[in-house]
Amino acid sequence: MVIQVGSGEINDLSILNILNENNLLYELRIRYKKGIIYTYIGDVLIAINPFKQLNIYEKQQHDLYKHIQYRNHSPPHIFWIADHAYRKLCLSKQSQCIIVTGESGSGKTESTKLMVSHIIYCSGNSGDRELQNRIIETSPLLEAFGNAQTCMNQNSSRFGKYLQLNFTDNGRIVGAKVYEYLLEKSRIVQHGSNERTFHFFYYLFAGLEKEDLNYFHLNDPETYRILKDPSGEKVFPNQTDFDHCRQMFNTQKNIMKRMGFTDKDINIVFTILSAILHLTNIQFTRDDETDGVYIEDEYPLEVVCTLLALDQEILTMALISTFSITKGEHVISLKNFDQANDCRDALAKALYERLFSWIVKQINNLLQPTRRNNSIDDDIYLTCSILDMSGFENFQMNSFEQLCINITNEHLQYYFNEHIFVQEQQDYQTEGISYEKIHFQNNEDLIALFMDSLGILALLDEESHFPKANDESLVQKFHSHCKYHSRYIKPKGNETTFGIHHYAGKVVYDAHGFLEKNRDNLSINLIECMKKSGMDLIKHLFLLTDEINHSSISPYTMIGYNKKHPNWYRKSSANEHIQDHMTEQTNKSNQQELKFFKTNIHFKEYFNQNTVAFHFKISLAELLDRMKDTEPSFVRI
Ligand SMILES: Nc1ncnc2c1ncn2[C@@H]1O[C@H](COP(=O)(O)OP(=O)(O)OP(=O)(O)O)[C@@H](O)[C@H]1O
Repeated sequence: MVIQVGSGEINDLSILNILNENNLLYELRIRYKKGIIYTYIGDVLIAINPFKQLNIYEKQQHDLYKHIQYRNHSPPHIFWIADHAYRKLCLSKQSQCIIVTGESGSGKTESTKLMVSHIIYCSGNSGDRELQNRIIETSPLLEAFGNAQTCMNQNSSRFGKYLQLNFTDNGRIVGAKVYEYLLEKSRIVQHGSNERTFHFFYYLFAGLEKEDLNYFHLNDPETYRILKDPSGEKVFPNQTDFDHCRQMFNTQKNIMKRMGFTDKDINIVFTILSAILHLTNIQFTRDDETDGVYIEDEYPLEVVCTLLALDQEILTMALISTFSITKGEHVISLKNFDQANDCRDALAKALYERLFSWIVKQINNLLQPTRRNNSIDDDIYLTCSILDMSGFENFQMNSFEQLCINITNEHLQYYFNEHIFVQEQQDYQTEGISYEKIHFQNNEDLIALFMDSLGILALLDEESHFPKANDESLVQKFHSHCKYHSRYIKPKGNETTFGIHHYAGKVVYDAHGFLEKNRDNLSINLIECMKKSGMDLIKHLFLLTDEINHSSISPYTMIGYNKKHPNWYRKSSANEHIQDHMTEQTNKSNQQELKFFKTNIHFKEYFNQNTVAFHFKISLAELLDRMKDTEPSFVRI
């Protein structure tokens, strides 16, 4: 049979004799015009965002794809991927992972939600209804705190999510767990024109009644720095937007209640959000006599202290000065204008990040698998996970956040190549099947460019430890070490930019602010101040010295996720020490000592690697480690 490319009838593009980019795009375009958004290429599903509601996700479709015997009996659908993964889990008793990739705004989060709903539908009858509803409501709740309007997407996820569903051997869902990655916390203090900070801040103003607004000392939304649009657009551009935010406020509050958040929990969340709004409104005035700063209008400061039960004098001192003990002497040095502003913003970012992690932790407590045979080890369950990571980003201005997101996407692309091309060809070889070698764009060299001991992240960390380094010196360092790499672009002229030829295209990064973002200095004085709060949660959030408490690394993460390839993580010099210690400790087989390496905080204290890039490498390694023992499926959007 002759297969006509461009007919829009080809459900699986892998049957084409010649599958090149032109054929693929041509067929997809025709299908899209016909209203068909899903197409297979082998076991990979390609989805194109319809940007309108389609009635293809109804009960009828759930039934159609539930335990479907032959894939080609029904049109390609996102439910098939979910169903296939669930069925494989039940039949082969192997954990599954669905990896959803695509650019920002392409539809990853919507697809994730659709797949979760189908998996729950399939596993549903015998399951715990309340738990199932909680799992379904987890995504919208996280979106309220982790999503924001960007120029690409009105509801863009500003964090990555690995949602792990836990099943018994016979496919009954018993719990779930969310792992969050890379929350874009800089959005708390800065966002571009026509963009916004995280949704819930707007929901608060639209949803709280007047007396509640008063209770949190909130006034006109236009008065808050972090809500203002740089282009001068109003916080709520129109009544429709306000009404939408009001409705979302009520929806989210109800979800929180249904999820098991107490009224006290909800009040704490609103209190911290309000405190962040007031904190970021604190303004410093230069003091010419001392070269330091002072706070002229103390109102926002007073409100922060009231809301978070802090001592006003201690907070003021922590914001405008640095207190240290040198050779037994107490030394107080004054912060200059920029340092004081950075210090205030660092606290706002830390508060939000820790609040977000706490919300995720609360959700995880509520979704915990029920115990089996009195065991508390949730690893004994089979899992089906869905990875919804921020997609590849290429904005007009690309900063450190885009770099981290794009590096993550390079790893996911590498993972995809490994599974789709490399392993497939190896299987053919093992089985003695003759095949034509598949040529694909390998991005191993790019991963090395970022992760090697003299790669971009290591250079960034190294420069971050020099007090006199600046963004220009950082870029010079990149240029001198990477300029001969075929994927690295050294632009002419501009002193703080560099470019990378990513697998998904060329991106120019502006390194302005890279060092500050990577150091992410939250002063010890501020941490101490927070630890003295009269509010238990604030104390708790800042108890672990200065650290994000969500990461606990398994020693095996360090050994790498792919035995065939030299491990990037082991290569970096700081990690060589870790590796040595790991081996030593592992050889000792001393559980106590192994435990020592299991917490992030120990790594940092021990090796003094307290940078965002370092954390990023660890959480990326954790993510890949988590996916290692699962059988993957892919959705590309
Ligand atoms: N299957 C779908 N049906 C209808 N609309 C959709 C579908 N998928 C996506 N959309 C629309 O596209 C918008 C963006 O989708 P989504 O937020 O899932 O993108 P994303 O890839 O997760 O983006 P980001 O990486 O920025 O988080 C949605 O708000 C929705 O309006």
